[in-house]
Amino acid sequence: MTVHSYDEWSTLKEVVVGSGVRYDAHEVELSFKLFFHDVANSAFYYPTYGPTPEDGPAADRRRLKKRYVEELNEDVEELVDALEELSVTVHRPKALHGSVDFRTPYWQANCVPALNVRDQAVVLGDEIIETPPQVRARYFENDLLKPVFYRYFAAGAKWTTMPRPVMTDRSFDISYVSGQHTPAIQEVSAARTSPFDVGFEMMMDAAQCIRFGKDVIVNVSTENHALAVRWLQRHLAGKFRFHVMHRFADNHIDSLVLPLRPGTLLLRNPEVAEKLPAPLRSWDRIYAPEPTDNIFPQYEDDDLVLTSRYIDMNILSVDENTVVANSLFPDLIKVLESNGFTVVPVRHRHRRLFGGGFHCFTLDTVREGGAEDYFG
Ligand SMILES: NC(=[NH2+])NCCC[C@H](N)C(=O)O
Repeated sequence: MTVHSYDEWSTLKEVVVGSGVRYDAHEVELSFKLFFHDVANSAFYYPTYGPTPEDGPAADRRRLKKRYVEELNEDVEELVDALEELSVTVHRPKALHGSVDFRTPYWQANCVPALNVRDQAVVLGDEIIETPPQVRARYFENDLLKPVFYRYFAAGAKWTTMPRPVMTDRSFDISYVSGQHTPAIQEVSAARTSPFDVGFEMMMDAAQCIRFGKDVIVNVSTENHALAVRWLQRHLAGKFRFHVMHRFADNHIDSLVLPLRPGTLLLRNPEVAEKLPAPLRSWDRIYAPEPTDNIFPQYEDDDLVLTSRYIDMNILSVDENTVVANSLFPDLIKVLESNGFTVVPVRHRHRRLFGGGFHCFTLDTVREGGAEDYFG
């Protein structure tokens, strides 16, 4: 079947589940620091960023421990099994076959696998749209999804890639992290000048969007995001309406708000609800319970923690009554069950090290719902 997906909750028919194979390292350089700035500033982020590698030629490469990567991949395979048991067709990206260093005309990086497949592609109706990366190491990540996208293309999908950034240091609008939003604990050091500079470029992740039929809410916190949203609005005029939320979060919003069915939202806290577009403020709210430290593995100082503790509210809906949630956060499961949901529990241990929960690790390509007007 070709792609068809308009919302986050209707009956799921086909999905891509990411792969964490060979997730060996994080490269701590300018784009990574900008992207993870907020979580790095939180009290739960114990290691510091260390030296300022953007001043030198080589990035600061932080190895991920082998055991964590193996456990991650065990959990991902269990997610695949659970979805297949629910009669969902699961597609997989190509696994990374080794450590892949690459260079563009402007900079160099080391490839990460296509694990958080939510982040750099979105299905809007009958079209796959690849969004322009914000982290250098992710620049070629979507190439691992090409076999899946080509199959959908053969079946009739529209397939569009947004303009790709040159991504020099000066491509980034750093106003969000420069103390105007939250004070930077560690200075994000000055951008270097390059003959390839073109000024601010469109850069935004698909995971900054949440789909509600004809309407899409989207977080904009930088000029890079604003340019990307302008592109989306122009490209999809007459088909989708984008509702911009200014500085709702640093970037991704799927651990802040997730619609579980028409009229019901899963939210991190009441402040989130206040910032939503007016049509959503009348929807029922389910608040995620406060996660406690004991639901997470104990990490060491050299393990980079990349998410907030709210990452487990990043669940995947299989239909309007059924969700896949982390078995390691039973308090959330109880809250969902008491609201009438059937919860399929799947274990996910290292969500804070690999930057994503089950919503991030998946890209729903076929769901039953259509271009409904839920905001009307
Ligand atoms: N699509 C994703 N990768 N979402 C993950 C968002 C994590 C979010 N920044 C948090 O700390 O909770």
